Amino acid sequence: MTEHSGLAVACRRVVQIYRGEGGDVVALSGVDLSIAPGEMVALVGPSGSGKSTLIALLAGLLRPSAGRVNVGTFDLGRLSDREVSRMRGTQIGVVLQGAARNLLPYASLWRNIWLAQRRAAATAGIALSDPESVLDLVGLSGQGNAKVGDLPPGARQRAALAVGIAASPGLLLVDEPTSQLDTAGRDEVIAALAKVNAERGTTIVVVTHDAEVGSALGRVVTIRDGRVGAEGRDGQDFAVVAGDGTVQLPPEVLEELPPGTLFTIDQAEDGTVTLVPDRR
Ligand SMILES: Nc1ncnc2c1ncn2[C@@H]1O[C@H](COP(=O)(O)OP(=O)(O)OP(=O)(O)O)[C@@H](O)[C@H]1O
Repeated sequence: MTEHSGLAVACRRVVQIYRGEGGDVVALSGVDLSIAPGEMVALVGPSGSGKSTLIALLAGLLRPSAGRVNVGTFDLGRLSDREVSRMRGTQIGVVLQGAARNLLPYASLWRNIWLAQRRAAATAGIALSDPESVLDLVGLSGQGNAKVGDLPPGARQRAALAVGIAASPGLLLVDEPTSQLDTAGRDEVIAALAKVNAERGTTIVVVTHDAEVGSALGRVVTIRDGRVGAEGRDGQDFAVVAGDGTVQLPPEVLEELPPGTLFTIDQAEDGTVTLVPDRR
């Protein structure tokens, strides 16, 4: 058993509307999603479907326009700005898209980790991880003195991960960690995420366009049009019933059965449910 543990995540009917002068954008229109402590999840989906918005809500960087976002025992929408910011410095680790945005380029890896641990260090009851053990988790052992701006792209991305896990969060959120990397760099990032999860039990949510990252994490949640459209678990694809009882049909099925298609629903005694389209 490790001294660390993962946090559960629960989204209930989450809606996010960006209000702007040019009009409102509904980025999320009712997301229901439960993630167990210690689970690893990839968020995938077309550009503009709402993945980054969902990550920002889980990080407490945005507050939902409606619905609830729970991380551990906390309802993020009900916490003050200060409380949410404290959670981000301790229990929720965030790695933004683009490694450089998470790092001070002229500082050493040690100093970047120390800065990320500062909030946790000032919070009673939190035992800080030894920085060398943080580097070991991301495959950068012995490189603490390196200036992060001098590291090659793959190592820089793992340095950003090191900063994200420095305070030993129970939830790690990572946006597109492999988009700038070659295959070897991508595999090292995947290995680092798997090691953090295996050794610390950290719950990990990764936004990615990379199918390899998705299959390495095991659970793949597809966001489509601001909702959970589908899920893949260990290579098998599933449709998902949302909190309001709706189910999104995959785009290829929707082509055959356009909006307005009528169904009857047959429920057999053994519980099997069959949807029978009306072809008249
Ligand atoms: N700050 C903002 N203000 C207004 N609209 C926004 C803002 N951020 C995102 N959007 C819009 O919200 C929708 C969802 O965007 P989001 O960035 O969450 O999608 P995404 O799935 O992460 O896309 P990508 O894969 O391209 O990063 C899009 O229509 C986007 O244009």
